[in-house]
Amino acid sequence: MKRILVINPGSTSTKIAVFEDDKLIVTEEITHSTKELDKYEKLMDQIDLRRREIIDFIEKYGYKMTDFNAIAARGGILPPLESGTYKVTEEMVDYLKNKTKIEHASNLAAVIGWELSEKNIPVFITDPVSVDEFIPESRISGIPEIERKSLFHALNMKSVARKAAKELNKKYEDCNFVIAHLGGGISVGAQRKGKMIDVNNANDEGPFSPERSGELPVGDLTKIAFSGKYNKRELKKRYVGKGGLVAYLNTNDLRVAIKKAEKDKYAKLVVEAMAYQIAKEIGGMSAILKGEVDAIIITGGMARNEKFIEMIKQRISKIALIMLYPGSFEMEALAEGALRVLNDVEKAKEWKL
Ligand SMILES: Nc1ncnc2c1ncn2[C@@H]1O[C@H](COP(=O)(O)OP(=O)(O)OP(=O)(O)O)[C@@H](O)[C@H]1O
Ligand SMILES: CCCC(=O)O
Repeated sequence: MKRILVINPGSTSTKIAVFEDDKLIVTEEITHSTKELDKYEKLMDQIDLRRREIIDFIEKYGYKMTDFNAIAARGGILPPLESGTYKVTEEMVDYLKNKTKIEHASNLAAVIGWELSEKNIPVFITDPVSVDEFIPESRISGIPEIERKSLFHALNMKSVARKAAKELNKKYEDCNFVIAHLGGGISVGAQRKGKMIDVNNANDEGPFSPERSGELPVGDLTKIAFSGKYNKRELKKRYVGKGGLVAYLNTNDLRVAIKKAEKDKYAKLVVEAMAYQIAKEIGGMSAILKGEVDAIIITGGMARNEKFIEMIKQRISKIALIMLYPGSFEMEALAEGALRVLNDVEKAKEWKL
């Protein structure tokens, strides 16, 4: 039996779990309000808080680090790379801590995993945020000096795509899916024959989300950028962290927003607009697949809310079959990725800068 500690810091939560082989033994999700995380200027300033939570979890359930055969950590924003499981190395940790250009909660996972392992147990990441399977036309933005980037919830989206293919009795590599991950951030992608050939960069494109603005009108954004009202860091925070529901309704929690919407017309409009933008992105990704869509898969924390999903469904139900995988399957996908390597089913990929 292989025991695996899984750690997954997200933008609004830290998820921790212990698996014995593919069996989930115990899991916890610690949620973080925007106010709580606001105290930290830089993402890496959150290391102590998030590491403490993991240590408390391990102690609470009576484990020691030496009880684990491996740590499976969510992968962060590394340079574009192929899908798979990678061994965490000192070089990777240094890249995520000091060199990566984009702050993203998942950058913390391998760094904390590496520290906790004290080099005594292997640490792996699987399907990091920067998995890149774009076709050439997906990279074109509109001006040559800006290239579109593949940054998305690769781990969960690939995991639910495998589940959906199984449910449809088809091979994963034979399916065409539009996949919408609706979490703190939102990724909507077109997966053709197992490859995510286009996806909105969940940090700065696509629909607005609980705490991100999504894409913005460039002219107006330029005006704001040069207004003197924000420095670079503050402006970035405005569209990733303090955008979307947070900006309009002062909450990153869809449940709170929906509750507000029951009484407040403005809140209702904002929640409906988020559903509208998601549906619009799904329609766009269906066109990329030339309408040959085996299913539209909807997943992530917000997929747990029937009312909200209904708002999206009414706009897309004519396109293709809709398959719902509410919540996130990232924890089991991380455990499975590590397990495949520990059981010699797959060799861990070596990461090099
Ligand atoms: N039962 C529920 N009903 C409605 N909304 C929910 C429910 N559970 C979670 N959510 C919403 O889902 C969003 C968070 O989703 P999720 O937990 O997938 O995000 P995350 O892991 O923090 O971030 P990300 O998915 O971007 O990495 C929040 O807006 C939260 O309020
Ligand atoms: C940047 C893509 C993934 C995420 O937002 O969590």
